[in-house]
Amino acid sequence: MPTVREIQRGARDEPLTMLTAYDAPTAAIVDEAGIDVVLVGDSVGNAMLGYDTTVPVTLDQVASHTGAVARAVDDALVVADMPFLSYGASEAESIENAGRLIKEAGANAVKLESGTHTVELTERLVELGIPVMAHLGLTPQRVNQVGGYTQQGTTDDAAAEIRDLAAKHEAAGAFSLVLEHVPDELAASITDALDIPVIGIGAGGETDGQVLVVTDVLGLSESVPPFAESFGDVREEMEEAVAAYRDAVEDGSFP
Ligand SMILES: Nc1nc(=O)c2c([nH]1)NC[C@@H]1CN(c3ccc(C(=O)N[C@@H](CCC(=O)O)C(=O)O)cc3)CN21
Ligand SMILES: CC(C)C(=O)C(=O)O
Ligand SMILES: [Mg+2]
Repeated sequence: MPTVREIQRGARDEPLTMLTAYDAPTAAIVDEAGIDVVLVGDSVGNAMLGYDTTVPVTLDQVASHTGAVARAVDDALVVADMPFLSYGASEAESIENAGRLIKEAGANAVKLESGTHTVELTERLVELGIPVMAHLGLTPQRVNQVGGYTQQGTTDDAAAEIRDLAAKHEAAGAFSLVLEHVPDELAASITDALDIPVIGIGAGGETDGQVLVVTDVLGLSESVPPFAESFGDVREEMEEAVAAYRDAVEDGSFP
């Protein structure tokens, strides 16, 4: 399995592949396909639990989905998203919550939506033995503050702030960085500047790897960001199977 160290060193020729998963069967498919990193994203909130945003997602929910994913994955690195306000308010509580995702749920690492408030926390978690993936650019847990899911880092000041925080999180010991919905050139220059791998989503083709939400890739999501891409039409497959079952029962051909 790719270890945090292997990913951190980035000693590979091909881009890193990362995909979310929230349940055991999907995680097994993702793992068997050889995806490097499986993320139990807080996107479980909108992808699976019927919420509009990731804001209401709880630690118990992420822990439950992480358990399902970790039990199904043999090879990939399992990273669990820390949900909104499960980190940051107090150091002790942040550590306890990250610890639950590792010790109880079986994640190999945690991801936090990063900011000025997560530099020290990242350092502390890493010091304690919890690998941390940082996340900058669009940080959807801040949707109520930002007011939407628009591209970030579009002004010189905003780009400089993201650059600075990226360097600070690398120095704090993060083993990789997710960069979401920022201009391609900014993502390319941060990828150049950092030693740790940068995994992009809506950040162009010059990062060290890519991540997407699995339901977007499968063609199952109700709504998708402009930068997502579907590589299948699972929704249609499911609609057809359910309709075929209904018809078979109604016309007596099943059982
Ligand atoms: N299924 C799914 N896929 C994702 O990639 C994803 C989630 N869910 N949930 C968490 C966040 C939210 N994401 C999003 C959601 C919407 C836009 C989007 O529509 N952006 C528009 C502007 C919308 C606005 O102004 O508010 C754009 O043009 O950038 C972008 C990222 C990415 N993440
Ligand atoms: C889109 C990825 C990076 C994420 O944070 C999530 O799925 O929750
Ligand atoms: Mg997330």
